[in-house]
Amino acid sequence: MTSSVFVALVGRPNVGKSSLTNRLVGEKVAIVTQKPQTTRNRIMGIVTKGPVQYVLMDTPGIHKPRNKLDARMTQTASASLADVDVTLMLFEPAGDFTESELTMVEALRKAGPAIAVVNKVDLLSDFAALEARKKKIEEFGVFDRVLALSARDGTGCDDIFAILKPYGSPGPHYFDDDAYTDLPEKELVAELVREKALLFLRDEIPHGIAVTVESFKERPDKDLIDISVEIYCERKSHKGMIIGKGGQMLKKIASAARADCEELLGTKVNLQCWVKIREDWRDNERQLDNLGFAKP
Ligand SMILES: Nc1nc2c(ncn2[C@@H]2O[C@H](COP(=O)(O)OP(=O)(O)OP(=O)(O)O)[C@@H](O)[C@H]2O)c(=O)[nH]1
Repeated sequence: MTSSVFVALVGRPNVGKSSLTNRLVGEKVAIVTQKPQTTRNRIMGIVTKGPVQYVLMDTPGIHKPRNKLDARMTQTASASLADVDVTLMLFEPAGDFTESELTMVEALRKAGPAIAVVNKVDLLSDFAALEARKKKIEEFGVFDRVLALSARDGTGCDDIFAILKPYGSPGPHYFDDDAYTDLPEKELVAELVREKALLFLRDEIPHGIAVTVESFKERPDKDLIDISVEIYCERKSHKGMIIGKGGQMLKKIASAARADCEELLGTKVNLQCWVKIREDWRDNERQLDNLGFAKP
């Protein structure tokens, strides 16, 4: 008999939710950068192992909202808890718990089964420190168990599916058995462009960036897809930085994104990027709607 397990991944910004999603799916479904708040919408990674289908929801990191975009992101993370069979809450291997983390732990106390994951154990050399960390998390009395792993090098990741399996419910699979994400190709492309922009640009601009795919056309006579994307930013000065001297920066972003798109789509890609200004879109409900962010 077939069954499905819906799993939410939650945790503070930068704790490794997207990295773990990609690791478990075995494909790059969520973009990863060193900058917190990279993930904006809920992204589903799908893994089917024989009769069991695992649906992993990578959520935006929880933090205190500073603008309307932040509020929508936090809402997306909390709403995920209500929809799932089990939640994986990720923790850093060391350091104090944040206020937002403690709030999330309290929310889980009411929301249903949860498993804690201490990520980035590759950074720890001290076994005793890891044991102390696990003990502290156990003391919350909320988690069925506390796992320790590294999404980066894969340590401790092999057992996760066996651990998640019992939380599932019998029934048909919700997605094709060979699907690995629910994100349409267009959105994956937009995310890849955003990832490269986050990677190459200075800190002050990236969070004011949004990317949309304006056209996506396969050539009938050739193994080639023409894609045109728009990169939105909030100020004229930012537009200049994204384009760069003589268009160098935009070229760098586009060519790195094109390489990833070709790998994703398995075909040659002609990628055109345009930069546009939409002032203060992160605080404008209509713009957020237009850019596809979930409503609170
Ligand atoms: N050393 C180490 N670094 C990791 C590990 N997992 C993730 N990272 C790094 O931590 C950073 C953040 O990873 P993400 O997967 O984007 O984190 P996230 O929780 O999805 O972040 P948001 O989308 O901002 O909420 C990246 O630089 C990752 O390479 C790990 O197991 N070990």
